[in-house]
Amino acid sequence: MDGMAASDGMDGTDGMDGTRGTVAGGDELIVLEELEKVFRVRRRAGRFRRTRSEVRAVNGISFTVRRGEMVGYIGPNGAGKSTTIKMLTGILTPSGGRLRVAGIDPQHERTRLARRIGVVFGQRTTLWWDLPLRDSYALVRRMYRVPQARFRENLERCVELLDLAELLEVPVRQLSLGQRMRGDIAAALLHDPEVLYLDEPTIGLDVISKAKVRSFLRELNAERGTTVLLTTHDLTDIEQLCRRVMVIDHGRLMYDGGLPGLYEAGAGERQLVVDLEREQPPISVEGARTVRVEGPRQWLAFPAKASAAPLVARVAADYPLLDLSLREPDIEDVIARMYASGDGGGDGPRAAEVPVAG
Ligand SMILES: Nc1ncnc2c1ncn2[C@@H]1O[C@H](COP(=O)(O)OP(=O)(O)OP(=O)(O)O)[C@@H](O)[C@H]1O
Repeated sequence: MDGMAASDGMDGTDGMDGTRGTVAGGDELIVLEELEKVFRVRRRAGRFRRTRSEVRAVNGISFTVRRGEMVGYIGPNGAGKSTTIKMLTGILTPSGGRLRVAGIDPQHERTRLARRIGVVFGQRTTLWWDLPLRDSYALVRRMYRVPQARFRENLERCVELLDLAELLEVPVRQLSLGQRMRGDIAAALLHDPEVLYLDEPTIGLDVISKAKVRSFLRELNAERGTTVLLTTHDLTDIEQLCRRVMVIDHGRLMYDGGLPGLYEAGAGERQLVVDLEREQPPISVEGARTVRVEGPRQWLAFPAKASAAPLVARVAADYPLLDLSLREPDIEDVIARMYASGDGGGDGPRAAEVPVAG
């Protein structure tokens, strides 16, 4: 699947405005070239011995994100997503490769970069636990030296769009997860960042809060042209927000392109769902294989590119049919197939851990 990676210029790499940048163009906001991160870990091996090994969390990733793009960055647990984002913010130092965000090297100019980016980690808050939201925001304003008028304008906008008016005087510890997440997103935007990194922004939220967060992000991107890099396990986030998606596994880029291309790349099969008049042994028919049987209902997988008509005719000729339906693969199936077909798929660790001598 590496052949599909990064720089093959697939349709989804278009900016939101539909323009296509040149390599030297000034609209390239995030540039990674063969980025690597290796963690050295020590483990106990028996009472007195310790072994040393290396975890290659990010293993030569290259991509470019242009100004105004909203990109999904997805992959299974341990694939290397958070490690990439931490390098993009300057929290972690790369072990190799090259990295630029808004022309800045995050490793060497972390403070300067902080004024240009916003970060939201869904599982942790950046707000002050004991302070009301309003006071947290005042501190953020001072930290980033946001001019008063600009601050007021940004805050008003966030309060309105994220529905925060009733919450401003409430200490952060008393907020629900969804309220806190909206509070965190506002805090990350008060200094007008050009890039927003969101790590699992809808994790644990109820349906209404998820919808609020998604519609806010859509507006932010459309109105302000804020570039968004979004890590999520909720594929509805991707479907509703991102025209471009990057799939990472074992520290490598497996796919970079539009959602339709992702479906095509991973959607090897469709399914014909057959309701028989009575329970039967698994259907045996040319061009398909029975993948599931539940009472009189059976599921037949067949190649996605093949027409369903001849298969339906064959089944109808040999079996007592009550009903039929077609099941298209959804994005979860597609991605599960993609992970399974990557190197050493399955449930094992997603980053290669290699023993080192000494
Ligand atoms: N500080 C660290 N020391 C050693 N190994 C680490 C460290 N941080 C991450 N790793 C390892 O690097 C690999 C990638 O981890 P990372 O957190 O980037 O994955 P992820 O894709 O964000 O996963 P998740 O979806 O679970 O957050 C994993 O094998 C992880 O155990």
